[in-house]
Amino acid sequence: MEAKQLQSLRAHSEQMAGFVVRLSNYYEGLSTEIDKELQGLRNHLSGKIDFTLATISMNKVSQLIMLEPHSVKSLTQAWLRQLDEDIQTFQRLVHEPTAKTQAAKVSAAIKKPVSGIGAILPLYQQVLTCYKMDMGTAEDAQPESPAADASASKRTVQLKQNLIDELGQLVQTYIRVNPEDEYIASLEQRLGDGLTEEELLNSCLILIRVMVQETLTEANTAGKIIQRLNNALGNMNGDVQSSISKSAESFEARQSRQQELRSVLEDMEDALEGDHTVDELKKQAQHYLGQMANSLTAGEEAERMEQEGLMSLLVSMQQQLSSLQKQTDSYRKKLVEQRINMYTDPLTRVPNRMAYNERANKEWERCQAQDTPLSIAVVDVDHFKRINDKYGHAAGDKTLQAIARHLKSNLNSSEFVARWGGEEFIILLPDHSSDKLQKRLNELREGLAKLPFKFKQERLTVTASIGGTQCRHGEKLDSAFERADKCLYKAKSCGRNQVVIQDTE
Ligand SMILES: Nc1nc2c(ncn2[C@@H]2O[C@H](COP(=O)(O)OP(=O)(O)OP(=O)(O)O)[C@@H](O)[C@H]2O)c(=O)[nH]1
Repeated sequence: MEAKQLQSLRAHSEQMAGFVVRLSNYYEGLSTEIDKELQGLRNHLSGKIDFTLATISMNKVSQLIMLEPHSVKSLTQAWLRQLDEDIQTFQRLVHEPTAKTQAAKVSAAIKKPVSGIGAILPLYQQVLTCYKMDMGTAEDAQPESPAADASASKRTVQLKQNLIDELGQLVQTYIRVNPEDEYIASLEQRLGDGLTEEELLNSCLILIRVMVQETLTEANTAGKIIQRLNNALGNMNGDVQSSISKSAESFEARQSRQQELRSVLEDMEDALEGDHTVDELKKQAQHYLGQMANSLTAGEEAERMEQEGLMSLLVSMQQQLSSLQKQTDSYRKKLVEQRINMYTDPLTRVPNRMAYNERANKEWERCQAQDTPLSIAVVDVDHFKRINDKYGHAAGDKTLQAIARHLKSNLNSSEFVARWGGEEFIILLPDHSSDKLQKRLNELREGLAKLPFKFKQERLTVTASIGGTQCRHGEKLDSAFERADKCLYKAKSCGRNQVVIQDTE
């Protein structure tokens, strides 16, 4: 072969080898068999070229490519179809306006013709961004309006936190009622560790099932008590009815005995009027007196039996009444206990959020009617997580209990404290001017900072930050709460262990 031909052949085989390298890079990952064969082909075409083996490899690659069910085109179309389905499902499920607009845009983009497989990836990213926006985790989402997205995301995170807090309170309540229930105990543990949306949803569902079960059991118990009450009343009614008819019978028997006595006396009178000897009179008198004595004895016996019947009726009624009283007493106690538990935070034994909601609504209505202001304060323990992390969850629990005790015992009768959730407490205070409110909340804060804590032989000062405000006339309580919460945030960011209040004006 001439040198020129040889050079041209080498140039062609190098070009082909380069082409095979690019082709295998492009196809890499589609099928392991094709990858392997392309690797072999590359080897045969590099270094000392072996055309015989290269030809065999090329035939194999070509066969494998023919057998491969996925062409790049069919894969692209399948992915596009899947993406389209995903975004449509998302559009059906989501209600948040920003996420909806974004989803509509992505849906339109998917429907446009796609130039190649590389164009799919950005579409995937856009769909993912939509999902993230809705889940409130759009750290790298780039929606049209970042401000709207940030607020939607904040709302979702807040909603999730509220759900976790509420769930935590319910779990605590059910742990008290069902200390044996392992699932509820494990749920408490997992709540502390943090839950994903799916776990949160599942936990809510399971707890709802537990609650429905409890309610049914309760309804069943109440039904049984009412049934027993009804039966006992039915029995008593029967007893009273039979006693009334027995009384009527005895009345008739008494009447007939009196009639009998009267007729004996009349017979006696008749007998005395006749012409009789003393012996005859004596005999007749004995006869009539005997009749009277019999009648009186029968009367006494009937009255005794009547008395006994009445007594045993009264005793049985008394027994039924006292057994009923016992049953209803224990049920009433149980109901009272349940009601207390329902409104009490199980860990700190101060009122819970449900109790707060009821009390706050009542106070708010009263203040609106009397046109007197109402103040609201949110107390949040500072760096509470550090206590948990350093001394353990049990130490954290004890801290919360001591703080709750302190707040409860230092409030006066017109003030009200409840555990809002986590390490947060909420206080309702009656009419206070701004200065007075600040002074009062500072007293509570200073008192808290003086509480002597000792964990693992270490003395510890625990402080709290407080945000407070007055509820404006006509304003909804929630708005006042949000303002107090903002003040709390300010107190935290200004260094903690302080009170920040916001005037009504
Ligand atoms: N031991 C215990 N910890 C709880 C309870 N409820 C919530 N926590 C914990 O309270 C901690 C609150 O932490 P953060 O919200 O970061 O607040 P923080 O550490 O107090 O920090 P600042 O509020 O910023 O001062 C979390 O670690 C929760 O797990 C509870 O009932 N018991």
